[in-house]
Amino acid sequence: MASHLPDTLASNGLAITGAALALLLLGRYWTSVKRLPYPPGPRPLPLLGNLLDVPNSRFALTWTKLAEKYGPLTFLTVPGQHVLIISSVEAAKDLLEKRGSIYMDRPRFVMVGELVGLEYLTTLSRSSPTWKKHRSLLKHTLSAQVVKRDYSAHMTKKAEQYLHYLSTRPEEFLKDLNKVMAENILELTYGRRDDEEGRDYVKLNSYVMETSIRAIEGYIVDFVPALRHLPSWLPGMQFKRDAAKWKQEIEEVRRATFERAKRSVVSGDAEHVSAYMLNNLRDLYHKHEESGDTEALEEGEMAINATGFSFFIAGVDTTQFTAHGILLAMILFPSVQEKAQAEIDRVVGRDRLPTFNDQQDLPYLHAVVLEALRWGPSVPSGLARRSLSDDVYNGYLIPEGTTIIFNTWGMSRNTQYYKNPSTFDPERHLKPNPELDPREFVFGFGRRICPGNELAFQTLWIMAASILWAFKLKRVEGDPTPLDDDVDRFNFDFLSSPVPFKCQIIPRADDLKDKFSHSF
Ligand code: HEM
Repeated sequence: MASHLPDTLASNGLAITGAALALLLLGRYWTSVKRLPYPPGPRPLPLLGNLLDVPNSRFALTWTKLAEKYGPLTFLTVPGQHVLIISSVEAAKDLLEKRGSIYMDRPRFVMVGELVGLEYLTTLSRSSPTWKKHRSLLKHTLSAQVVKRDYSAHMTKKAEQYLHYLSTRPEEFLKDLNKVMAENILELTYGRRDDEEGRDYVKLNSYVMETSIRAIEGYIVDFVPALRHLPSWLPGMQFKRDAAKWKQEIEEVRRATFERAKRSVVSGDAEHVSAYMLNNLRDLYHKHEESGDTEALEEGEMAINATGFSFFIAGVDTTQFTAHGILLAMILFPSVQEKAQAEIDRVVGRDRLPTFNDQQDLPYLHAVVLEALRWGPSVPSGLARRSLSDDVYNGYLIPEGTTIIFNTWGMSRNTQYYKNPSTFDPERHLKPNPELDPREFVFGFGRRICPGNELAFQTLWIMAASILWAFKLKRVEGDPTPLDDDVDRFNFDFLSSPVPFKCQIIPRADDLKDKFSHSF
């Protein structure tokens, strides 16, 4: 025993010296890291920082101009926060994918998250065990296999419904696109779109979506969070009164929509139940029967509802605006439309509508959908992230807590990836060496990548196939909407849509209406 003592002391001493040395080196490393420059960007002014470099609207256009001047990384300092704009796919992948654990968080959304109370949505959730639970639920519910197996018939029916509207009231083509897309997601998630008392859940959820997007688009309290603690009767506190009202309304919609869907599952109402609710609730109730764990049951229901609720808010406008872009592209680039129709006619013929079984025989149409995702990215400035620790990239310091923006518009117009990027050209995806697949960036990156990408792609595909099979789309002569320039064609809101335009919708056959069903 005695003979071991000096050895132990010596080894303890060594360990302590080793640890001290490691700490010293680490300390020096961090001190040197802290001295590294931030990525390039416009010079910040005293007190205001780069506030004057941040526009009030059409953000993605400004981010793209900054990228032309400063390169793929642009760093801004606005009072209270650092902002990094990433405009190259390589840098976005290096940071958001390869260093995913540093960049998987979202920033604090004071207005829409904390005051309106939507912080439980998957899209806005901070990196947390609850968010991880959502992601694992989503992996099972929105995988390519499940989308094909459970949702194909439904998506095909909604495309047919749109054809019916186009043939009966073509002047409403944009309003009806919105209606059909909203119903598509709501029915896939919750089953029925109304209830016994005649409440219209599509309308109610659309209201929630509009309100939440309004709340995410920027309130003073997001820059000065302390304002949330002032009493709501003070002048200038209208946002607090709005938030309280919206919170109550949204909670009621969320509760009622979910209760309606639960009643369908529990009562075995097969006609009105969605595969999403049925599969997930059935699993949860089985587990509860075995364990009797009520807390787990409540948590499970909350996760299923919060995730489903996120589908509507994240999935309706994004997909709808891309479909809207397909219609616009068809009138602006008529030769693309003709080529797609020639392919559809050759493969499908004129006696029946296209189905998902035709997909592999329609490569040009596949390229049209890819091109639509690139040409009019519906989330042009991405969805912000927040860095969880200091990071060093290409010799620059990205400090902990930086808000990260990925500029998908800039990526889509980058001439390093795309030749003549403002032209809608599906051929770019069909060349022996195809140009960059836009799915590499329009759906985001890494651990937060859009879980609805497959559902979105398939919905767009069946809509495009059906519309082009049935109708010729033509620009209305004399429509004054300026559509010649890339930057006039889209509105560049947080979720960006093409500007409204007029369109002539001409049936490609006399007996068109007999070809699709009328029971919607
Ligand atoms: C063309 C259509 C769509 C586009 C362009 C799109 C794009 C995006 C983008 C850019 C993000 C942020 C990803 C990131 O931070 O890296 C996102 C997140 C998300 N999307 Fe989509 N999306 C589309 C359709 C859908 C659909 C149909 C659904 C569901 C039904 C959906 C559900 C979600 C959810 C739940 C998130 C949050 C993921 C998370 O924070 O973990 N999206 N989407």
